[in-house]
Formats: sequence, C-alpha cells, structure tokens
Amino acid sequence: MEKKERRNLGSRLGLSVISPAFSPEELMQESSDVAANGSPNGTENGRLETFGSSASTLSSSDSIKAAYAYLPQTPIRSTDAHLIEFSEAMRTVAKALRRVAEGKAAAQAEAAEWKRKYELEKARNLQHKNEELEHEGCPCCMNGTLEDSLNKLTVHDASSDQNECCGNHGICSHQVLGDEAPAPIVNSAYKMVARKASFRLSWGCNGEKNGQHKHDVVSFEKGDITTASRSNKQILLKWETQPQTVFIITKPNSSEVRAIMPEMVRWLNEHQKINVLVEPRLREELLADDSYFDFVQTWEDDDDKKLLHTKVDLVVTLGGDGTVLWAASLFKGPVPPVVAFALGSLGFMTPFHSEQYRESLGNVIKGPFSITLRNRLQCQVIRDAAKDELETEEPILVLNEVTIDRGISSYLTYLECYCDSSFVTCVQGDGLIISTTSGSTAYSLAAGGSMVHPQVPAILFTPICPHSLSFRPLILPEYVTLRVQVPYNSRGQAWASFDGKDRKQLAPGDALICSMAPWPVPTACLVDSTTDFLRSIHEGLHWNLRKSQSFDGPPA
Ligand SMILES: NC(=O)c1ccc[n+]([C@@H]2O[C@H](COP(=O)([O-])OP(=O)(O)OC[C@H]3O[C@@H](n4cnc5c(N)ncnc54)[C@H](O)[C@@H]3O)[C@@H](O)[C@H]2O)c1
Ligand SMILES: Nc1ncnc2c1ncn2[C@@H]1O[C@H](COP(=O)(O)OP(=O)(O)OP(=O)(O)O)[C@@H](O)[C@H]1O
Repeated sequence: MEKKERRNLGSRLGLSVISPAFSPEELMQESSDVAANGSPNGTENGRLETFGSSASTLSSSDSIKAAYAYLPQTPIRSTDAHLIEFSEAMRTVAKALRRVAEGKAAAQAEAAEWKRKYELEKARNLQHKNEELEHEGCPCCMNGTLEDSLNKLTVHDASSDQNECCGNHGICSHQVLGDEAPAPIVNSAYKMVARKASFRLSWGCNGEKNGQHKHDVVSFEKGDITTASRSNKQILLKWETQPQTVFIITKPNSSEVRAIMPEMVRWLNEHQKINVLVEPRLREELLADDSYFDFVQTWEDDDDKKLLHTKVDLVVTLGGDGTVLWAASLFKGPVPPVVAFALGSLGFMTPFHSEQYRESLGNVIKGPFSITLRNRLQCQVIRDAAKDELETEEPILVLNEVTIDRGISSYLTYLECYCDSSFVTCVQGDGLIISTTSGSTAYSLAAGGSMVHPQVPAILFTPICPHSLSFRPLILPEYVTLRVQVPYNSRGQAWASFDGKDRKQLAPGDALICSMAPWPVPTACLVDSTTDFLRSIHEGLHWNLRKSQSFDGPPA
C-alpha cells in the first residue's frame, strides 16, 4: 500500500483509537476492514473516498464479507497487509500520544510565562498598595540580623500572605527562591534557603541607582498608548545579608587555572570568611596538593547536586565561555549570580580579569553590582516512538543555543519549523540554530545571524548553510514556543546539540520544542551590560575594525 494511502488510513484509525469505545480487537478489525475494502486496482481518489467514508457507509458485516472474499485469493499477501495495517495503526496511536505530549510541553512553557507575568503583576500591585499606605517596610525587607532572617524564613508559610514581601524594594530573593524550589524536596530546600544570603534587584537608568522597580507599563489613557518605562534597564543586585557560600567552577587541565585556584580559595576562606564549594574532581585535586583544603565542600550524589541553587550564594568561574556554559548547565532551575574570570581565548561572557580577583570579588561580595540577566532556552525532545506522554525526555536548558544539524549524514537536513501554531518554514540545508541573545555572538554569528545585546528579549532563528538564496535569519520575540519537526519523509536523521554538547539523534517523526526558560543566568558585569557587550565585540571579534582614511583626500 502506498505511503499516502497509509497516512489516510492512519489518521482515520488515529481518531478511532483515542476514543475509549474501541478495543484493540476492534482496531484490528477496523484495519482489516480498510485493507479488505481498498481495491488493489482502485484509483487513488477511489481509495480516498473509501477510507474517508467507510465508517458511515460500510457496516462491519459488509467489511467482514469483503475481507473473506479477498482473503482466499491472496492469502499470504493479505496477512502481510494485515500486519502492516496493524503496525501502521500502532504508529498512529504513538503519533496521537506524541501530539498530546507536545501539547503538554507547550502548555508547561505557557504556564511558566503566565506565572512570571502574575508575579510581576503581583509585585506591582503590592508596590502601589504600599505606596498608598506609606508603608515603611515588611519583615522580609527590613534590615535585621541574619538570625532574624533565618527565623522568618523557616516559619514562612507559602499559603499565607502574612510574611509576603512588600515588593517595595525591588524583587526580593526570598520570593524567587521560595517559588522556584523543586516541589518534591520542599522541606529540605527550605532548610537550605534559610542559609542563603538574601538580595534584592533594582532596575535603574545608566548609573542612576534609584531602586526603581521593574514595570512593564503600557498606559492607554484617553485612547493614547504610551509606554511609561522600558522593560529592561541596567539591573543592580544588592545583598541584604552577607553571602556565605561561593561555588568555584574551573576549566579542567589548565595550568593557569591551577595556579590561581588554591590562592583564591585560601583568600575567600581567610579574608572573607566564606565557605567554598567545588566540583568533586576539583576537591580531590586540591586535597592531593594540600590537606589544608579539607574545609572545601562538594556534593556527594545527584540529589545533592540538584539542591545546589538552594545553598550557593555566588558562582565563580575560572576559564573561558565554555566554563560559563558548563556552570549554567549544572543548574537545572534557578541560578545564583555568576562572576566569570577570563582564562580562555575569547571571553564574551567572562569580563573579569583573574589578576585582579581580590578587588573584583571583594566588590561583588560587598555589592551592589550590575548584572546581565541572560535568558536560557528550555528544550525538550519529543520522540515519535514514545509510547505515552510520560515518556518525554528531561528538558535541557541552554545558555547559547540548540543546534539541529545533519550530523554525519551527507543528505540535506529537512526540518519543518513552527512558531506557536504558525508554520514558519522548512529548513533544507546543513541545519538550524535556535539561539538566545547571549548565544548570538557564538555559533549563530558564524552562521550569519545578527549580534544581539544579551538583554534584548528575543530568540534567534538562524539557518546553517541553507540551500536557498532567500533564507535570512529571523529574530523572534522571547515569548514564542518553537517546534522543529523531522518529517516522516526526511531522507536522513537529524542531530540536536545543546550548547555544543549532549548530541541527541532525531529520527523522522521526532520533534524538538523550545521556549524561554523561567530561569536566566545572572552574570555580574565588570561595568554594565552594554559596556561589557560592546567591549567583548570590539576586543573579542575586532568588530568593524578598519584603518581610518587619512584627512588629506580629494577636495570636497
Ligand atoms: N562554527 C562555530 O562558530 C561554532 C561551531 C560549533 C560550536 N560553536 C559554539 O561553541 C559553543 C560551545 O563552546 P565551548 O567553549 O564549549 O566549545 P569550544 O571549546 O569549541 O569553543 C567554542 C568557541 O566559541 C566561543 N563562544 C562560546 N560561547 C560564546 C558566546 N556566547 N559568545 C561568543 N563566543 C562564544 C568560545 O569562546 C570558544 O572560542 C557552542 O554553544 C557554540 O555556540 C561555534
Ligand atoms: N568544570 C568543567 N568540567 C568539565 N568540562 C568543562 C568544565 N569547564 C569547562 N569545561 C569544558 O572545557 C572546554 C573548554 O573550556 P573553555 O571554553 O572555558 O576554555 P577555552 O576553550 O580555553 O576558552 P574559550 O572558550 O574562551 O576559547 C569547554 O568545552 C567546556 O565545556
């Protein structure tokens, strides 16, 4: 039976299968009915009509009779056909379930977005309310001892509004951390939250530390639409309690890193009285050199690792951009502020100079300091072969990009792309990059995408070597959900890789869903977001470097 016919049969069976009124035996009967009634010599249109209307026009006894009439003529081929039809039906069931799972992933992304909007709205309303009442502060935001804060945190009851932050002083870290702690470990997470330093974020104009709250205000009074404030200004992070735990992440096998690391750990411990946490590999390396480092902490198992964000106040990276990507990948949820020291070649995301680590870390630990909130993409692979919606794979968060390419296949990739429910295009070429704005200066740039300031709320859609003259890269708003589907008629497989790692094969029928994750990576700025970004494109890429023309040219 031809592919197209099988697909029509599939969609008919797919509808039947998700109805609970049909048992597997009935399904088999359905498929054999269709197989029997589709004449081997019939025209395509004829078959289409048969399939499209069989439920209403054929009684099951007619079908059985037809099947019996057909079977004796070609007993072996008929049995084969029967099996093919049955496996097609099962494939269709799998497809229907996959669609349900895709719907679920999109709904989860949408729910996260609504939650974010709700939090913003809630904070705004609270601020208005508090301004009216000339409220002076709330227990959460008032200065107090660490002991006071711990007591308040441990008695915090999520269902009560009593201890809620007034929102007067920016977004309070207690709220963010409390809200995003993974559900099954609420109790232990709360215990750990109590040990974390609290901070607040404020949005202001360049250099103006006015503590302005983030508002996405669009006023439409008297029919005139005006925006009262831009959504993203330079963000400042101010500690409310002293940070206590620093997590140091280093590039492996680097002599430069090995030279600076023990010195930094010693300084943090002795001069700043700060706990130091490292990856297990690094702790072993430190202890092998000197038993002094016995106080350095690490984690023991994956459960501990999942709780890192509840324990760590600050992340320090020693390496290049790859080390920042690695650091981000260790946090599957909220990420503490990251201070990235440049010990690599390019250093787009590593603005701090390692020789000046005492001064830089001292300033950050004291605060306030500017941060860039770098959005991450949440990517989920949905397998065609998944038997049910529970079989979806763990989502992967990327700071740069997810790439879907042809891997070792020598065929063009053939990818169908959708944005929310709209069809975008088919990518025929080497592949596609779905990038964050932070990733815009990485692989996407190499494939011809624009460089975008990391604070712009956008998703980049950049083809890799498209075999078409008119396929320009797109920049889409950050709230969309993208779906990249490997169609059934694709010649080859495709491969997805996440920040250049974790390659996953995508077979025909598999899909990848991407949306903005609710957990950005806050990176500390050396100066501010814009100055750091421009410095990195000037110094890292020598952007638009050209010798100036001399003054003594032809007369005007
Ligand atoms: N043709 C290409 O340009 C190409 C090909 C594959 C991967 N990559 C990039 O490499 C990244 C993985 O980095 P890695 O260090 O683990 O691999 P790596 O060691 O191969 O280094 C890749 C290079 O990309 C640079 N880079 C990484 N993130 C950047 C960013 N946000 N802005 C500017 N430059 C950036 C790094 O500094 C490094 O020089 C991927 O996320 C991808 O963006 C680029
Ligand atoms: N803590 C870590 N554990 C395992 N791998 C890591 C770790 N830190 C970094 N890496 C990996 O090591 C590789 C090199 O790191 P990184 O990019 O920081 O250094 P680089 O290549 O010298 O610098 P640049 O990217 O600026 O050229 C990256 O692929 C990164 O994923």
